[in-house]
Amino acid sequence: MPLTTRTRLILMLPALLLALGLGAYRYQANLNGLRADIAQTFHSRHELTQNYLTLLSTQVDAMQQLLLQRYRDDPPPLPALRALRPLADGQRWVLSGREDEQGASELSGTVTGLGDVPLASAVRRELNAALGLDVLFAPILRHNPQISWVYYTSASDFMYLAPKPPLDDFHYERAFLLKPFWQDALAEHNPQRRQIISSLYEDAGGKDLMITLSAPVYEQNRMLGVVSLDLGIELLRRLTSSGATHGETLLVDEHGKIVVRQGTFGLHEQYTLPPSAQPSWDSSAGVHWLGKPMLGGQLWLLHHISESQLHWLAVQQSGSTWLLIGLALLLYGVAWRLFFALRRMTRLMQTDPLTKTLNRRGFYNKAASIQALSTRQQGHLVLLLMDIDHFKAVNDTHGHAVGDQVLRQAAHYMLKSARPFDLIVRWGGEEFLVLMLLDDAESAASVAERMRQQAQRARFAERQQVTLSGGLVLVKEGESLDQAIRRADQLLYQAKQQGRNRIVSDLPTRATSDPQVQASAG
Ligand SMILES: Nc1nc2c(ncn2[C@@H]2O[C@H](COP(=O)(O)OP(=O)(O)OP(=O)(O)O)[C@@H](O)[C@H]2O)c(=O)[nH]1
Repeated sequence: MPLTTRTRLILMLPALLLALGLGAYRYQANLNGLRADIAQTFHSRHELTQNYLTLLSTQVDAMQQLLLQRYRDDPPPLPALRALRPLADGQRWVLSGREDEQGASELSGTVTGLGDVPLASAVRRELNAALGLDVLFAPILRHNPQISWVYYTSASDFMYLAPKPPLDDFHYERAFLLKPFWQDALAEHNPQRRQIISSLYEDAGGKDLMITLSAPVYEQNRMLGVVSLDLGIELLRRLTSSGATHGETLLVDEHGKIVVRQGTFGLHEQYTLPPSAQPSWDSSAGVHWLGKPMLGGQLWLLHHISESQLHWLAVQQSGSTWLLIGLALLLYGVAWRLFFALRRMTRLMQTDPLTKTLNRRGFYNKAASIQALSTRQQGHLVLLLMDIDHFKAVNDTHGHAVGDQVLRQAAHYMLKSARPFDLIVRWGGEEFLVLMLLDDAESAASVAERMRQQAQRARFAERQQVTLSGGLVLVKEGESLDQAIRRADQLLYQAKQQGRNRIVSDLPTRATSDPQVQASAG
């Protein structure tokens, strides 16, 4: 049996669903791939940044250890100490190191302090220890262009700062001790005596944005001072953006304040740190986050990408698949629309607009399948041709509109009482054809009469009912429908002749027991 358009369209559905499933699978695979790529780049950024910061942290450690060792060992005074000179105000002193014939200085930095000269022996001992840091200061500055300053700040009111400050009037003052590098190092803020990393700040000397790594130096329970290095963030910026990936990586401190970000940002912008130190995708407010701590949680590397960007990227990567699926869906939708439009048009073409019954085209179109069904089921095809009696008079007396109304009503009642395989056709002006498939021919007369009675429920004025006359035939084997209709038409003519309001039939006598259905005389 050939497939109908509708069946074909329905059969196409699983294929479309499969294509959709494949598209969704590819999309999910792309999404996972993107996440994995981003995570991989993020991890390598984390490793690079952490290694760099660990290196710096080791240098701060070394400064701290060297100073403490020298303080404890109290070695002989360094020759540089001889260059210490008081300033004119008698309140301050400075030690800048002598220069040799080539102009090279004994020290890489300058010590400035407050108080009387000569220094008290304890201060002199600490200063001698601090000057020993020069063996570290010089190489640290030489090998790390990102480090702007290295220095030791003493609780005994002096500071050894390298390289030498460019301003002649730079001098240690107590106000320095109010800055975070000192305050955060104090026991009340840092009981574990750990290294600390400051928030981001703008360098007073105009050297970009900076952070400071510091470590307090304790002798027993007394804080001697703090060793520090100031770090420009340019290299951190490059490390945290190494490798290409989607989204943005940023470095924040333990309070979530930004330390490094690619674009411009406010110094006080703050982020919420992830709940867990395990890097995992954490999605909140439409943004995917990755977070991983470093330096014992003092810094965090974060990565964020908006969910919509991630999904869009995944869609783009499977763009061709989605384009094809989209196209297929579009075509499928268009095919269904066309199918319904065609079905509607076919129905309109085969329907009588006034009565909504079939017209002749509709009848011939459908009759073939009923004939086939009749042959298959060995049923009986019965044809009833009916005509409204004196319809002209209805029109003439009550007007054409009432005549139309009568036709509509008669059709409506017939359609209502028809069974699924019955065909009700408007054959001519006020003429209706009914084709019925019956299991037994003997019931034909009563079924036909019932149909006639239904049609007669049509009213044309208050309580005024129409009557119909009909010709009823059994379609003979090998007879065409047109031949049968011609026979029915002749019987209808007889019914009119015999006084109307009846059916004349050529069925066997037993079937015409209904008083309104009479067997044909001829
Ligand atoms: N209102 C209306 N009248 C129609 C329509 N089609 C045909 N007619 C009218 O139906 C009438 C049929 O008249 P006749 O063929 O003389 O038949 P009759 O008056 O019913 O008389 P008998 O058939 O002999 O009982 C004509 O007046 C047609 O104009 C229609 O669509 N609407």
